[in-house]
Amino acid sequence: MNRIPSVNLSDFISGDPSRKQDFVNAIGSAYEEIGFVSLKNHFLDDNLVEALYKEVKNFFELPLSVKEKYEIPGIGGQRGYVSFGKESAKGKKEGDLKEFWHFGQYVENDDKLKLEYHDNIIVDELPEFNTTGKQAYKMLEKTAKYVLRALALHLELEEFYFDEFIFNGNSILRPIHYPPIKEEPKEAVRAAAHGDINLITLLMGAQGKGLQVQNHNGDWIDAIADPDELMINVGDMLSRHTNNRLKSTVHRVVNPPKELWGKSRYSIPFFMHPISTMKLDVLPNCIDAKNPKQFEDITAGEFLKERLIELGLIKK
Ligand SMILES: O=C(O)CCC(=O)C(=O)O
Ligand SMILES: [Fe+2]
Repeated sequence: MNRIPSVNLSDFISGDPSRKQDFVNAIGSAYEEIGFVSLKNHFLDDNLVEALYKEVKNFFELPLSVKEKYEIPGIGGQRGYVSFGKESAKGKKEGDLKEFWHFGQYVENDDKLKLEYHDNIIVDELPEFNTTGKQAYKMLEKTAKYVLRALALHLELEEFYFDEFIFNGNSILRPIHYPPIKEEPKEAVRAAAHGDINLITLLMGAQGKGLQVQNHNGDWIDAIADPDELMINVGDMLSRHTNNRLKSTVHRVVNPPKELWGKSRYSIPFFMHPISTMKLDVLPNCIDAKNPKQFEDITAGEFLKERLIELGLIKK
């Protein structure tokens, strides 16, 4: 496969059973093959997208001394600011050429999870950064819920199978700034090759070149979305749960050609995580004689912890 297939969420929610089934088939087969689709008719309207980019740019343009007030030690970067070069892909020494921010869950009616998650960090200088981030978080979470319903049907599970695991889940919205490149980077790239940790990722900002996905032949193909589309991919948690029937495909963000070094890149992934107690044990209907069980039983919370250690964000 040399291009990322495009699907339209309005087919799934149209109320027309055959359009709904077509959506399920299209996203299901794309995820069994390349692990990525671009999605039209998500729940973020143009005004919200524009407002979010404006606030995100305002934030990253603040002086480093201000941004550093929001970098909280000891929480593995799970909320607030993570400064340039801190995160490296699993197995890489060099830090990625990026700084980022994390908005986390806005817990409703559940004191236990309120205690488990760190509170969101409030940026005093930019009141609308906080409110716009929350609105985008909610709309991306809603979009992700429908995508997971379609995947549940594809996997012959009950349509609402994932709903209880994602309600008040540990999802993260991560605006990323890749600053202009000032000198020849030795080994480092904007984001080194990696698979995402979570169930699915919904990415805003894949409109220009930069993001690349590795296909079955080992070739890197450009993943470029239309202006009104989100790029959505399978993460390692979902790949584990489905015994690798749905593919968590390795992807990266390459450095631009030299004439474009002066330009920043902004992208905003939403990493859909379940609650930490969700069991990621391989689903029984994804195991057969040809596909024996490939992964040990593990909960989402245990898996996340392992991976944050590997990324250099928390210590053992
Ligand atoms: O910046 C991008 O386009 C993708 C970033 C990414 O893959 C990630 O943060 O996991
Ligand atoms: Fe990623």
